[in-house]
Amino acid sequence: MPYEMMLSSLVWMEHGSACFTWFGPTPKVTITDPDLAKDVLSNKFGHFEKPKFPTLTKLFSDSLANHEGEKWVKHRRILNPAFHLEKLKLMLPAFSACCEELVSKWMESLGSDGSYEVDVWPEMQILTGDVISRTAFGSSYLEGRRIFQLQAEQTERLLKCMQKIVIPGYMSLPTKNNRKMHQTKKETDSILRGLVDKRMQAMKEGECTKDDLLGLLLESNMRHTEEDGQSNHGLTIEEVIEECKLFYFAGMETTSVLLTWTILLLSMHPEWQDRAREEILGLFGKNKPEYEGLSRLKIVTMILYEVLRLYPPAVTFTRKTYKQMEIGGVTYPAGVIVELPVLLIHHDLNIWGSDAHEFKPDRFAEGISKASKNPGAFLPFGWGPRICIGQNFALLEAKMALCMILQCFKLELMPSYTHAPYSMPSCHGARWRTVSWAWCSCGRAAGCCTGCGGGRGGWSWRCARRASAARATASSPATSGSTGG
Ligand code: HEM
Repeated sequence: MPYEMMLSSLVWMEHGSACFTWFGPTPKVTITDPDLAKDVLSNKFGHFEKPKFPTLTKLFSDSLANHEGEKWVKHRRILNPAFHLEKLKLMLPAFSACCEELVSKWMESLGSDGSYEVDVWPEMQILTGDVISRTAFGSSYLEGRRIFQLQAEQTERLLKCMQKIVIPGYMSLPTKNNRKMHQTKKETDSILRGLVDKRMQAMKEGECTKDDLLGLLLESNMRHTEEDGQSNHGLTIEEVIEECKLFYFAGMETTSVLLTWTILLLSMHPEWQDRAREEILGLFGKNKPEYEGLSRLKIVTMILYEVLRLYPPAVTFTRKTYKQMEIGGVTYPAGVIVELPVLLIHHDLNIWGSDAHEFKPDRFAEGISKASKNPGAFLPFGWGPRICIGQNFALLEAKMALCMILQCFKLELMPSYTHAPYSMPSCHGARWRTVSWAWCSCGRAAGCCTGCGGGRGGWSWRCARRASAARATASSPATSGSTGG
C-alpha cells in the first residue's frame, strides 16, 4: 500500500473525521464527515476543481469527467439527455442481448453434473464492456469491442509507468511503453473516427437510428452544424470521439465491479439469493425482464444498494481547492487536495451502526434516506453537479443482468475462494483518481496490486487475494433440479 494512504488511514483512525497528510509536495486533507464531503462535492461557490493530469487526459480521454467551468456545463447539458429514462428504455434490448449471450455461454458450459465454475470478474467485465459497445455503437458494436480491448491495454501500460509519471516530461520520453501508448491512442482514435464517419453518412441519408449514445452525440453535432455553424452549440467530432472513449472508462469497470461483488455476496448469503430469485420469478417468470418490472424490483434494489455501500466501485473522490476555502471551520489555501474516502464513510460505525461491516440489505428496506443516521452518507455515485451521469444506466444494467442470471442459475461459492478484499489500481479498465485508499473490510488484508507495482491510479475493489477473481458455481435448475426457479 502506498505510504501516504497507509498514513492517511492510520491518522484518520487516530484523529477523526479530518486529517492532514502530504501527497508528495502537495498538502492533502482527508474528510470523512459526510456533510462536509457533500459541501465539497456540491461546489456551491466554484472553489473546487478536479486535480489535473494533462498528459494522462490526452492519452485516455479529454472529456466530461475532466472538463471544468463552461466547457463542462456545455458537455453535461448535451450528454444528460442520452441518460434520461426514456432513452434508457430504448437501450434495454441491448442490455438483455448482452446478458442473453452470457447466460447462453454458461448454459453451454454446464458439465455432466449440471454445474459450471465461473471466474466471475472477467465474465462481468466482458458483459459490461459489451453493454457499453452495444449502447454506444448500436449495430457496429463488434468494432466497438476492439476499442474496449485497446483501452484496457492502455490502462495496463499506464499502470506500468505509474511510479515515474510524476517526473516532469517523463511521458514525452520515447520509451517503448510510451511509444506504444501513443500508438494505441492513435489506433483507438482512428477506429472511432471510422465509426463516426460511417454513422454521420448514414444519418445524413436518414438510414440510421439515433437512439444509441453515438447517435445522440452526433445529433447534437449535426444540429450545431445545420443551425448556425457555431461550435458553442454542439460537440465537434473530436469531442464526440473523446466522450465515446469516456463511456468505456467510466462505465465498464465500475459496473463490472458492482456485479462481481453482488454475485459473490449472493453466493455467500443464499437466503438473499433465494429472496431475490423469488421476487424476480414472481415478476417475470422465465420471461425477458421489461422496464416496468425492473423498476418495481424491491429486494434486488436493496441488495444492489448494500453492495454499493460495502464495496463502492469508486472508493474515493478527490478535489483540489481552486481558491482559499473554508471547510468545517478550517481555512485552506488554494492548491490543497481534498480527499473524500467514500469507502470509509460507508463503513462508519457511528453512522451505519455496529453492523456496518456486515451484508444486511434490510437496512435499505425503507429507502436510502432511512438506511442510516445520516441520509447523506450513501455516496456511491458521488454527489452534487458532478454526480455520476450513468447511475441509472448502471443500475438498470445490473438489475437486468441479475434477473437473467438468477432466472437460470443457482450460485454457490467455490470452497477455494478466500475472502480478503482490498482496493487496487484497476488493471482492466480505469477510473482515474489522483489518490486513493487501501483498506480491508474484514481486517485481514490490505494492499495493492503487486502486478501493477501499486502507485496512484484508478482503484476498484478486488475480491480475492490469490485468485484473479472469485469463483462461483452456477448450476442450471433445469438440468440439476436444484432450487433455481
Ligand atoms: C456502478 C457503476 C458506477 C459507479 C459506482 C459510478 C460512480 C461514479 C462516481 C462516484 C462519479 C463521480 C466522480 C467524482 O465526483 O469525482 C462518476 C462520474 C461519472 N460517471 Fe459514473 N459510475 C458508474 C457507472 C457509470 C456508467 C455506466 C457511465 C456511463 C455509461 C458513467 C459515466 C460517468 C461520467 C461521464 C462521469 C463524470 C460526470 C461529470 O464529471 O460530470 N458511470 N461515476
